[in-house]
Amino acid sequence: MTAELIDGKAIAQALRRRIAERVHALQERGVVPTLAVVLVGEDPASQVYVRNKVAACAEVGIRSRKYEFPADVTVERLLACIDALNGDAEVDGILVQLPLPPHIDETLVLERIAVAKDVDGFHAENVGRLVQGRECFWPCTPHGVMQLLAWEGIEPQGMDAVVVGRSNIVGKPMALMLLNAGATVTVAHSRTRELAAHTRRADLLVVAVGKPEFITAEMVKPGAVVIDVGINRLPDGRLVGDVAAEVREVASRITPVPGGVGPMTIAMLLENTLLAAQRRRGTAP
Ligand SMILES: Nc1nc(=O)c2c([nH]1)NC[C@@H]1CN(c3ccc(C(=O)N[C@@H](CCC(=O)O)C(=O)O)cc3)C=[N+]21
Ligand SMILES: [Mg+2]
Repeated sequence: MTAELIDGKAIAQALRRRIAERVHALQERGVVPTLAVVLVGEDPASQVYVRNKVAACAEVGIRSRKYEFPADVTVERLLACIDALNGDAEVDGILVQLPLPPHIDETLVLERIAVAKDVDGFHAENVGRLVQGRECFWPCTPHGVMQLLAWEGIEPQGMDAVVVGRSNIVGKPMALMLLNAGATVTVAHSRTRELAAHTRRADLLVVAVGKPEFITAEMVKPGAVVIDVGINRLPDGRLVGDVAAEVREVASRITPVPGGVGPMTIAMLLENTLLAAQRRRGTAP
C-alpha cells in the first residue's frame, strides 16, 4: 500500500478563504478582528514564524500588531505589555511567541493573558475547559489536526487513537480533543515501554515528539491514518517530520512535512482570532 498524502497546505488555504468571508462579514458590521503578537529576542526561526502569522492575518483581513522586545527584557515590562493588551478594547487575541528566553517564566506570562483573548489556548483556564469539553480556545496545532480529520471525512468516534508525545502545546490537548470526540485514546511518550506495541494498535497515529524520523514502518499498523506533527530542521537544511518516509508504504493516509499540519496551525490561529472577536463583541453565531 502507498499512502495517500493529506494536503494540509491546500486544506489550510480553503479554510483561510472561508475565514476571510466571515471576517469580511464582521467588518461590514464595523468590527475589525485584531491580533496582537508579542515577540521577544532575535531568534531567526521565531521571526520567520511571526512574519508568516502577520502575513496570514493580512490575507484574511485580520488586523495584526507586533510588539517586539529585546532578549533581555524584564518580566515586569512583558507583563505590563500584556496588561495593556488585555485592557485594549480593540485587541481580540494575544499571542506570545514561544519559546521565551530562559530568564522569563513562560507560565507567568501566559497566565497573564485574558482568557477571552487567549487564542493559543495555553492558559490553564482554557486547558481546564478543554478537559471538561466546554467552550474554549483550542490550541492551534491539535485544532488543525482535528480540522484535517474532519476535512478528510475521518470520524474519530470509536477509533483506536495513539498520540505519541505529551507536551502541553500538542500531545496533551490533542489527546483531550480526540477523547472528547469519542476516540479510545492512548498517550505514549519518550518513557513508554514497548512503544511499538502501542503504536501498532493505532488506527489513528498522531506523532509529536520532535525527533526526526522517529516512527518507522514496523511501528505502524497497515492501513493506519498517520498525522506527523514534527517539524525538524536537519543539519543539511532539510525539513523532516517525526515519521520516516518508509511509513508511506504502510499507512493509508499520511500528512507530509512540510505541507501537512504546519499550515493548518496558522489557519487555526486565524480561526481562533475570529472566534475571539465574535465572542468578545457579542457576534458569535
Ligand atoms: N505562542 C506560540 N504559538 C504557536 O503556535 C507557536 C509558537 N508559539 N512557537 C513556535 C511554534 C511552531 N509553530 C508553527 C507554525 C506553523 C508552521 C508551518 O507553517 N510550517 C510549514 C513549513 C514552515 C517552514 O518551511 O519552516 C509546514 O509545515 O509546511 C510551523 C510551526 C507555531 N508555534
Ligand atoms: Mg515527550
